[in-house]
Amino acid sequence: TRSTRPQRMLKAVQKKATKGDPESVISAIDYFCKHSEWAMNVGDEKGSILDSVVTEVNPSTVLELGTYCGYSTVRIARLLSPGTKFITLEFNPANVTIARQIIAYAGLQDKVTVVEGSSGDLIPQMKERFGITTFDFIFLDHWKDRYLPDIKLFEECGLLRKGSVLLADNVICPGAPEYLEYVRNSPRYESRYYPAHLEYTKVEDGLEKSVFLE
Ligand SMILES: Cc1ccc(Cc2cc(O)c(O)c(C(=O)NC/C=C/[C@H]3O[C@@H](n4cnc5c(N)ncnc54)[C@H](O)[C@@H]3O)c2)cc1
Ligand SMILES: [Mg+2]
Repeated sequence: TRSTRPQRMLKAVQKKATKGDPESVISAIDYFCKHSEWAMNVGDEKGSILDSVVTEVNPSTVLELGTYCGYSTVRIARLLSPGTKFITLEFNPANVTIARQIIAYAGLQDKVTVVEGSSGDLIPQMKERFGITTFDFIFLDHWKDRYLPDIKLFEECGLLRKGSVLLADNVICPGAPEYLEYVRNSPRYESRYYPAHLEYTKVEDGLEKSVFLE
């Protein structure tokens, strides 16, 4: 049977990148997406903004929603200090399998735990299963209609602290209008928009950074 796009992306990494070198894995995926097949990785332009926010926050606890193939997982994990707790959630088992192989090829398997399941089920389990009290940094890049219910779940589960930073991909394209309206109008968040483009295209998109205030 025909291979899947994530499988072809993994093959491109194994062919083009250097084992244990995260930069070469990132470049190999960006090359694949620019010259072979577009895929919904955060990409190089928005990825640089992600890098700068992660570096600025220098988090001790990190959560990513929507691992997909692990591109942003590699981008984040390569910047983290030793001892940082990094969890990424992915409910498609086929994507979990590919992501784990791409993360391992980059040599970052000890930096991050890929957990199979849906954010709605797993967020309430963060404390008991992973001993997390609060997250310093959260990257949202899963189904866009889950951004708002999941940020409310973070609040209900007491997983945010004063200064927690949430960074959301695709707030323009595909768009997350209800999420944007919430974080921009809620007195509990300080929000800022980083304009960019939909990965590997000239279509407008951007990232929204929201800091929890209380
Ligand atoms: C109209 C249109 C279409 C597509 C685009 C292009 C475009 C550009 C982008 O950067 C995009 O991020 C997206 C996008 O749709 N991303 C959704 C990403 C899902 C991944 O996350 C997984 N997942 C989804 N919900 C959950 C969940 N609750 N718990 C755990 N994992 C979840 C899925 O299993 C996938 O692995 C699309 C632009 C415009
Ligand atoms: Mg995205």
